[in-house]
Amino acid sequence: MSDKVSLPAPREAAPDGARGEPLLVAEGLTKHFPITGGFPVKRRIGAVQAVDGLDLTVRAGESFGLVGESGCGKSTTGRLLTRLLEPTAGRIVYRGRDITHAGRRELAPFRAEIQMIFQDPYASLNPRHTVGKIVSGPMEINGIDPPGGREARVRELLETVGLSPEHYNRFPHEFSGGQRQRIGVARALALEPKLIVADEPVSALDVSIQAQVVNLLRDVQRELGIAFVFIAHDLAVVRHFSQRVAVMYLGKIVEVGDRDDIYRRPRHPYTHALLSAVPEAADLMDTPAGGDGSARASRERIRLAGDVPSPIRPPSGCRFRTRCWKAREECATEEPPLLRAEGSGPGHLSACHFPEPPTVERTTEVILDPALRAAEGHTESQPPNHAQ
Ligand SMILES: Nc1ncnc2c1ncn2[C@@H]1O[C@H](COP(=O)(O)OP(=O)(O)OP(=O)(O)O)[C@@H](O)[C@H]1O
Repeated sequence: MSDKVSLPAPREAAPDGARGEPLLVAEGLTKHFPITGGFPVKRRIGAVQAVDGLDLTVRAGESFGLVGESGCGKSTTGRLLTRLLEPTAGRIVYRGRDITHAGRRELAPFRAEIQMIFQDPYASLNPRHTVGKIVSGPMEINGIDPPGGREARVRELLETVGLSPEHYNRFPHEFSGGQRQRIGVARALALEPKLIVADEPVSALDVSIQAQVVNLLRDVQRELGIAFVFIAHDLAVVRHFSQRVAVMYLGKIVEVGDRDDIYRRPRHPYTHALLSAVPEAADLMDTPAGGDGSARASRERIRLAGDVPSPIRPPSGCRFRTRCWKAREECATEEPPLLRAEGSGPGHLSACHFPEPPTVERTTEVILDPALRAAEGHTESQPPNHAQ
């Protein structure tokens, strides 16, 4: 496999990719999966509130990162944005057109423009089809005949993603995980999309090749001016890819902003906690010692106790409060709106009644997980449940 990525000339200008026109806007986007029970007549007895009132804007040509722990609703959001799932409530506007409930025919003109790359390159490629058939599939479905023919276009796309045009007649099992994901990228590029939603595109890959695929996607995004929604549970991956980042928790966005705001000046305690778990990202935070080696010693560590609560019965008020070391009574009764907190830059919004200071200066260590604390040799019988 060649690592070389040869890209055709950029289709449209995307200077830094971050300040284009709104391409896709989601307002109050909600997906509740019904839970049914009872016998003999099945009735609806509840709902999994996978995504609950999400607002976000993806601009033309930008890379937008969506981050959060497993189960917080990232994949569901990705599938809603690409209209693979029908929203329960809210609106999706793509290039000024409301596509929230658009049917097959109404969606047809946009189907080609919005593509998805899936997490598992093994499951997302049909093992019985050749690479040529897989990559040309979207052109066939949409009746697109590029100049020079589909085969020539597929061979060109294979080169674009760092594979050989000679791979046209091979089958998926003949490729490694990284190569298969490249095939998935070629397929997503086949219709010259304007937006690609990449759902954890590297998390199933060997760590040693994750960077190669991230670099490929970044080149594609920048050179071709394609907007990306890059879904990841790992803040480190998104940091290298996205100009803007949104942090999700239990179906809601709790913080959104430019990369620097999120990584250097996180205002929401949850973002802070996620960042402190990423050594590389934590070094970026504005500690008194700056970003040099001494920052490591003074860096705050936050370990969150337990898992994300059930989305069937999320906590009242702020959904993060049950794991938050700053939680007070108000957090249980009032849901904090997503706002620009005092001291935050433009476009940097957070949903917290008691946001972190705009500069991260604390040097104490907060460990909220009793098991971790014990494992690390602390002897107190009660672990702290608040900042010391
Ligand atoms: N089809 C479905 N029916 C019922 N519940 C679902 C369905 N799809 C997802 N869920 C639930 O919705 C919640 C959010 O799931 P989702 O896959 O969107 O989260 P995620 O953040 O992408 O997690 P992961 O990284 O593990 O995929 C989870 O509790 C999940 O179990």
